[in-house]
Parts: sequence; structure tokens; C-alpha cells
Amino acid sequence: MSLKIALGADHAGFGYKEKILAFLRREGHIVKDFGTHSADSIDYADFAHPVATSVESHESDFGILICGSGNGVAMTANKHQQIRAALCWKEELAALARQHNNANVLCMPERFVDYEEAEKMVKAFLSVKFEGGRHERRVGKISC
Ligand SMILES: O=C(CO)[C@H](O)[C@H](O)[C@H](O)COP(=O)(O)O
Repeated sequence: MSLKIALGADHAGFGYKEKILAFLRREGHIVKDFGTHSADSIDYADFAHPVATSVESHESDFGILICGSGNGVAMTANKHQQIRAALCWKEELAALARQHNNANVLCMPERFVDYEEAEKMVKAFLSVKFEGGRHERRVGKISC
């Protein structure tokens, strides 16, 4: 199924962002690339907020954010009321973030995962479904 994906990264995530952009397009998804567009040093929040806004406004189905550790983009995206951004570093965590937490933004640390694992995380995140049930109640308690 073709999905609308909002993609963003800082300089430390730029390399994987470019590869993931090509991968997603090959898979038939519609990707909006919010940058950054080079490896020049830049601030992660300038890319994480627009990606989060795109998901929050339903312009995009999901967001994918990458920085060096994944923390900066995750912290920024999670400031948005409707965003559940999950910092993941292996495939199983990316799947669980959808299945149990109904995450709508995947955050990855380029400096701490190899590219093959990053691509597996993206595949898992976009293919598995929220399980609902007991998790629905728990996710409902996240917002304050
Ligand atoms: O937010 C981060 C750390 O919590 C990101 O990993 C950034 O990409 C990182 O801080 C960038 O570091 P740099 O030394 O400025 O390249």
C-alpha cells in the first residue's frame, strides 16, 4: 500500500535520509522530504517540527526522522500533542512501536545503527499494524 511519508534529518542523519528517501520511493511511497539537504551542521528541531506538523495535520500518514543519536528529533517531535515519536535502534523495536504504542513517527540514530538495520526498521514500522485492545487504553493515557 502506498503511504504518505514525511522525512527529515539533521546533518548527522543526512546520509541515511538520502538512502531512505530513495528506498521509500522505490517501494512506491509518496515522500515529502523536509531536509536537511547537505551534511553541513544544522539544528535538528528545524526539521523535526515540520515533519511532526505534517503528520499531526494528516498531510502525511507517518514521519521518519534521523539525527546522530535519535534523541534530539524524538524530543522535538514529541512536543507535538498528536505525535508519538519512537526512538528505535533495531527492527523489533520499530515493529513494537507500531503494534503496542501506535507510534506515528519513527526516530533513528544514524551514528549508532548500520544502514541495513535502519532500512529494516523502516520496513517494519510501515508494515505492521497497531494491535489495539489493552494498548488502546494505555496509549489513551499518554496525553496530559
Ligand atoms: O540531538 C542529537 C543529540 O541528542 C543529535 O544526535 C544531533 O545529531 C547531534 O547532537 C549532532 O552533533 P554534532 O556534534 O553537532 O554533529
